[in-house]
Amino acid sequence: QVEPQPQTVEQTSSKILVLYLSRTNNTKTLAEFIHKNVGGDLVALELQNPYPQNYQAIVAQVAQENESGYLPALATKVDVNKYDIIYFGFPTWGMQLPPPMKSFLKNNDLSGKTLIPFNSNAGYGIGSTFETIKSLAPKSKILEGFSTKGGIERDGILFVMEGDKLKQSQTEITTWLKKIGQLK
Ligand SMILES: Cc1cc2nc3c(=O)[nH]c(=O)nc-3n(C[C@H](O)[C@H](O)[C@H](O)COP(=O)(O)O)c2cc1C
Repeated sequence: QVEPQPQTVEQTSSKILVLYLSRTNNTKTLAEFIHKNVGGDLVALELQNPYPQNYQAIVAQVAQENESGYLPALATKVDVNKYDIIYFGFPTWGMQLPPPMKSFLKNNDLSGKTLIPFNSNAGYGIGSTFETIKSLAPKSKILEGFSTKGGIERDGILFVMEGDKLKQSQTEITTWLKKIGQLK
């Protein structure tokens, strides 16, 4: 009888993409640290029509897009066929997956690929984001995601991923990457 083989990740042969959306650079900083650890390509997801700089305006626009299911057009084109593992980073917006990330999942066939979500939020958590990834990428293998508290733009707190907060996040990310078998 053949023993089942443990699921090991071939670090060197897996082609890795670290894709992220970030407005105030908290998620971007997490993405850069993940990329430093796992390698591959680091790509920021950009829109054809960028969101407004003004916080109230973007909150209103995202609320409307979430309500109507509008999927914004993306400026960033990714050839997903080049990748086996996609790290997928985003802030929580209106307790949902940001519309551009929904666009990406709707526009690309990620069947058979490994998706690894990561997130920052103002302290209210991931909301429905991880669940939405599951439903929009039903044929992907989705690993346990990472989430941490980032900025609270509503209260004027934008970028927090520095100093002790950065160190703490980096420690948590390293532990998480080992736990999900992506780092030795
Ligand atoms: C339009 C908008 C909606 C947001 N909605 C939420 C929310 O529902 N829950 C939450 O915890 N944080 C929310 N936030 C805060 C961000 O998730 C948080 O500041 C995050 O760290 C930002 O990441 P970034 O710096 O990568 O853009 C929202 C921010 C914006 C701009």
